[in-house]
Amino acid sequence: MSDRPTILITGAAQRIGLHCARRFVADGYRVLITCRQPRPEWQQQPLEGIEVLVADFATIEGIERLIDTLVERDIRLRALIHNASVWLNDEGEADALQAMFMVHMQAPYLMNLASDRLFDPQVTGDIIHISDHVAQRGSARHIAYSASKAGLEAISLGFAARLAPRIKVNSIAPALIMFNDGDSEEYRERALAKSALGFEPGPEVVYQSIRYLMDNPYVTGTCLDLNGGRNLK
Ligand SMILES: NC(=O)C1=CN([C@@H]2O[C@H](COP(=O)(O)OP(=O)(O)OC[C@H]3O[C@@H](n4cnc5c(N)ncnc54)[C@H](OP(=O)(O)O)[C@@H]3O)[C@@H](O)[C@H]2O)C=CC1
Ligand SMILES: Nc1nc2c(c(=O)[nH]1)N=C([C@H](O)[C@@H](O)CO)CN2
Repeated sequence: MSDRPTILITGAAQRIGLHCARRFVADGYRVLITCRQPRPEWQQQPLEGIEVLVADFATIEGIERLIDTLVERDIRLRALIHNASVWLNDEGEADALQAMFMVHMQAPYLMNLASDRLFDPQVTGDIIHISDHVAQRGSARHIAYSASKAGLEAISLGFAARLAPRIKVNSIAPALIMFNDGDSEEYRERALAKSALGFEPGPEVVYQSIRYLMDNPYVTGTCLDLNGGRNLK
């Protein structure tokens, strides 16, 4: 049984989640991540200090299977980071809203409802939801995505009221953090021009925000803007 505080980050096999997982390991935490498919490269280059749990939030059964695994193994969390996400625009499949509802709302909702079985009752815990700047403003190109993230923020507020003072519950609302490999130069320039600071910060700013929320004992029920001054333009 590890005596290091345990962090669970959902959907952390890549990008922001994996960066934060590695930073938590470096800072001395026991780290669990979820993914739908372990990466082949992990055969040759295992994720040092990170335990991988396979979980797909597309179905309630998949979410409940993860919860059951955590409970059966008596894993007691210091923090739960709801990072998993699928970023779909409105031009695709008819079930896009349903798919994002499952990942952005159903999974955090059911996992948070199980928090009495997932968190160490002796330690003040944290639940942090990774939302998006567009949740409170809408997005003409990602209507369903932004709506599902707005629902996530409402879930965060409800659990903040319900779980205090044992567990602090907050959201982080990033704007551009890191581009995807296929993003064109034109797209990148357009995205960078949307914020006052105008640069791609990279995932460390999300880790800094998570640690601020975890390390500050007097913050719950908030949503931390992380948008480079996008609201100023
Ligand atoms: N990147 C950015 O600039 C911004 C990101 N955000 C938010 O920050 C968070 C991290 O972003 P980023 O790293 O780009 O995220 P990704 O787009 O890389 O997705 C994160 C992970 O979500 C997991 N996921 C997707 N669908 C499911 C599912 N059905 N069940 C379980 N897991 C699933 C995937 O895991 P796997 O593939 O292993 O199954 C994926 O690796 C997200 O919540 C995102 O919305 C907000 C604003 C800007
Ligand atoms: N799950 C994801 N959500 C978001 C992503 C992403 O790559 N995966 N990317 C963005 C964009 O960076 C946007 O903020 C600016 O182009 C938003 N959400």
